[in-house]
Amino acid sequence: MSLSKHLIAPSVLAADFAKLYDDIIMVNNSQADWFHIDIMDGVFVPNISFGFPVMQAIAKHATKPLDVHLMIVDPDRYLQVCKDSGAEVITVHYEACTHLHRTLAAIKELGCKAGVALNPHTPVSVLADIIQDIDLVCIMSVNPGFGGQKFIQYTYEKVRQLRALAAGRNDSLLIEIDGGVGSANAGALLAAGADVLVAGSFVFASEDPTATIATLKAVDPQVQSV
Ligand SMILES: O=C(CO)[C@H](O)[C@H](O)COP(=O)(O)O
Repeated sequence: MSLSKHLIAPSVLAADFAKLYDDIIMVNNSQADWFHIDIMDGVFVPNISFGFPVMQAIAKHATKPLDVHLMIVDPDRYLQVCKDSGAEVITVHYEACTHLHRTLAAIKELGCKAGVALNPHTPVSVLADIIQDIDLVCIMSVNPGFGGQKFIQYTYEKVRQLRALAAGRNDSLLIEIDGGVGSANAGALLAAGADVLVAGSFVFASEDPTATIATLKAVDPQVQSV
């Protein structure tokens, strides 16, 4: 039995949109903790996923929290609709926010958990003056925009650096990893200090997604699997 308290957030981006309802029910009935919802605008990232009407349809059937990753420019414009569409966690990109402190306060005022995502090229040190105001940091372990990409190895080091940065100032900070996550790197990510594992293609492209989620949930952080 795993002693880990980590969370698993299947990324709906990798679901079969033609049978989205079935995939939502699968996640509801699995050991997953959250739904990870990727909203893209074709500007901040070179892709467009789906928008708030689809998210509202997901929220109607989901029985677990929606963890929303806004890959959009000027996210302040969409915080209210994001909350109204069912978000419990709203994550904005550090690279997309001119006034990050103000944006995080606005998310919290809506009653949501406030997250910040960092692109692979952005060092965790940029969060030094604001770490106490963040509920979740999403470390992108691929360049955002597409599922199914190769995991960037330097992510382990960033997780360790972030845990050290938060120590004593935000010990309840959740560290989420997004991109290329699977059973080959999950144990080492948890050992480095990660709390939330987002997994898209590893879950939805597997033969038995429910069993794959259970496998990720059972990963032991002590096991260095890479
Ligand atoms: O944020 C994302 C893409 O920008 C996805 O959540 C992420 O890529 C997960 O997909 P996969 O597990 O297939 O890599």
